Amino acid sequence: MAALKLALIGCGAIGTAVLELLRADAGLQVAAIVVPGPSLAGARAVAAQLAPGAVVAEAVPEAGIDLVLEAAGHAAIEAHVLPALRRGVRCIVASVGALSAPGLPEALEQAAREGGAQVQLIAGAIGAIDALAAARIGGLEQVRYTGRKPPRAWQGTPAEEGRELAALTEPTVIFEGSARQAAQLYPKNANVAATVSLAGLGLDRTTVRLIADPGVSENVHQVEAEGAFGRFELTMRNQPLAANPKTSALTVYSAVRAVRQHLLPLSV
Ligand SMILES: NC(=O)C1=CN([C@@H]2O[C@H](COP(=O)(O)OP(=O)(O)OC[C@H]3O[C@@H](n4cnc5c(N)ncnc54)[C@H](O)[C@@H]3O)[C@@H](O)[C@H]2O)C=CC1
Ligand SMILES: O=C([O-])CC(=O)C(=O)O
Repeated sequence: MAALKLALIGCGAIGTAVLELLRADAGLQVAAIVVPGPSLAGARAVAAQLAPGAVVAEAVPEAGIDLVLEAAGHAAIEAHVLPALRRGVRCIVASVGALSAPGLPEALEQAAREGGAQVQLIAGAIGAIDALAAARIGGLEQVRYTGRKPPRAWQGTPAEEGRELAALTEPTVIFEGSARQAAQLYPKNANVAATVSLAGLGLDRTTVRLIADPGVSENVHQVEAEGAFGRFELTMRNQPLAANPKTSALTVYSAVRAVRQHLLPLSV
């Protein structure tokens, strides 16, 4: 059988780690790596080591791609995922927070319908998305998400306004509001808030708290959900990636799992 041809969008912390893990997968060929112009040289160096056959370009090739994996950032959904779906290419999305932009979920559905393709949002750094999505069918009353990361993970975000992150000595709530607001204000840190909300009560009814905590070294994600099914509390203590402290290693494994689900005859 012909190998499944993958286009990887983004070649940063997640993309590079994904390439390492998928390197030896039978039946898979990394055919393209897509990054913006200024990142081309860096991506070519990574490709030379981990995906020597891949074309490195600024757009997904118009032909010869069976599956797209996005691990780039919110802007990549509009720029690359929508056109790929319209061409009929299945897409896996890590930047789930992009769906907080009004109209984007509908645009993704429309593009997928047009192309006869499907878009898959990965669970990424969070768990229990299956339980939450199932619980929604019976009716959910409340879903709360708390994201707690070391101060350095919040660098370059609105959390820096009015405070010096490096000087924090106590856990500090940097945001309280809806999942939609969280995903928009913290596009590199609150994708899981969007994922939890899309599986559960929606972007506007899911309450979110984000905390900069000098007492933790992990990225800690908590979900509390209540509804007709009963209730659950989930705590994940994720190891961050060395290449990007904002991002948990589990996100990489979740992306690799999603790709492998397209390769394996049986998957869990
Ligand atoms: N669902 C989840 O649990 C999580 C999702 N994410 C998402 O994954 C994204 C990538 O994370 P990392 O690899 O840690 O970030 P990173 O900053 O290390 O790498 C980003 C890569 O994407 C490329 N890029 C940026 N904008 C692009 C665009 N418009 N088109 C194509 N390529 C583009 C960059 O050149 C770089 O190669 C995050 O921005 C976030 O949206 C991150 C962590 C968890
Ligand atoms: O990787 C994580 O721990 C979560 C994250 O950055 C996000 O949800 O955007």
